[in-house]
Amino acid sequence: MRARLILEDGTVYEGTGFGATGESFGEIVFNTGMTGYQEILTDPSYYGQIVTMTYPLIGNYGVNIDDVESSKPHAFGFVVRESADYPSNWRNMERIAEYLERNGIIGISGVDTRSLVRRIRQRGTMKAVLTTLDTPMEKIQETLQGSLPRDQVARVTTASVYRCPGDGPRIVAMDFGMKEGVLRSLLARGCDLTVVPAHTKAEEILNWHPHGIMLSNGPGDPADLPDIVDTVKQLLGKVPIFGICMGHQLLSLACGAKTQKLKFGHHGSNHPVKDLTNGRVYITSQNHEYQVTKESLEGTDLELTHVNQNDGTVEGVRHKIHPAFSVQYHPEARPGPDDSDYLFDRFMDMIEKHYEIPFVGGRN
Ligand SMILES: NC(=O)CC[C@H](N)C(=O)O
Repeated sequence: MRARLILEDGTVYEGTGFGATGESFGEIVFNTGMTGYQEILTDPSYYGQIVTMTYPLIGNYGVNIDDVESSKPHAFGFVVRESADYPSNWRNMERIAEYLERNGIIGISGVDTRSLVRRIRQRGTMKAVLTTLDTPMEKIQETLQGSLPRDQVARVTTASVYRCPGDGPRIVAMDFGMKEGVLRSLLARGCDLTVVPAHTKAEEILNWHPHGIMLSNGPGDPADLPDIVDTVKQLLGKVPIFGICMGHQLLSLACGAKTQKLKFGHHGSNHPVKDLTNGRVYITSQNHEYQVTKESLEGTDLELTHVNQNDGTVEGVRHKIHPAFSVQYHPEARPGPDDSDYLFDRFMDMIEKHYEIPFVGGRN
């Protein structure tokens, strides 16, 4: 089956469709991870984005029930050089093509992904249409003139509150499109978790009497969420806060810093980041389109704690007065190295110190 990927700059890539049929409109991005396609597809932060994998063979270990970060794939399309028809792994349950088809995600294979990635790096992230239909070019150009949705967080957040009990500190996690890995990392430390929808008000959050607040990852532009920035402002100083990715951007905005779109984002499993508090460099898992700008930290109460060693961008901050810190990357990993797992321990230590209570719980 023929499939086409048409970029905003007019470039057309022809390939073979696999997975679902139809047409999809999104933002084209690329991920440099050699593995982890299942985690990538199911990471809600990719909602609205068509993901290109730079690794040339995708699907070779198949699809299993364990390696998911949410209940379904959220990417708006999947672009690969080659999709494996004969996966081999003891955990394999189905082929990637079947998985995408079952979940309504259009895939395209046979694409010169090296040329595509060069183009994205040169031109920056662009809008794109992925189609298996015979839609005429004029119609596709019209779609490409349109704008992409800006309410991604509302579309992927939990519809209602849910709880994961534990005998450790009470954590309220604000779900902006949270990866399950974040939950797993907190549960591994015995936390008593209450997950609330993204737009929950500060008062309601404080009614759960949390010892800590987790601000999760999530899709889209943080500047589109001024009400959540207000909520974070109200929580700051009342309860220790840890922010991840979107959570980091929202905490930074709440403290007066600014965010800006990167040219083509950071999406991969091997981004080196220096932790300025201990001088060590960690290999991190990343997936973001926006950044907190370094200059904007000046004059705020935020202190730079983590720096990207590839391009010098801000990767983490902490509040100078209140117990709050955040990172732009993914300490929960999945996919990627778990070098940064220690940040969850830092959060637990921050909570213990703040309340002067040793939490016995299930901490490892
Ligand atoms: N993974 C995330 O939380 C991404 C945050 C935000 N949507 C960005 O692209 O920068």
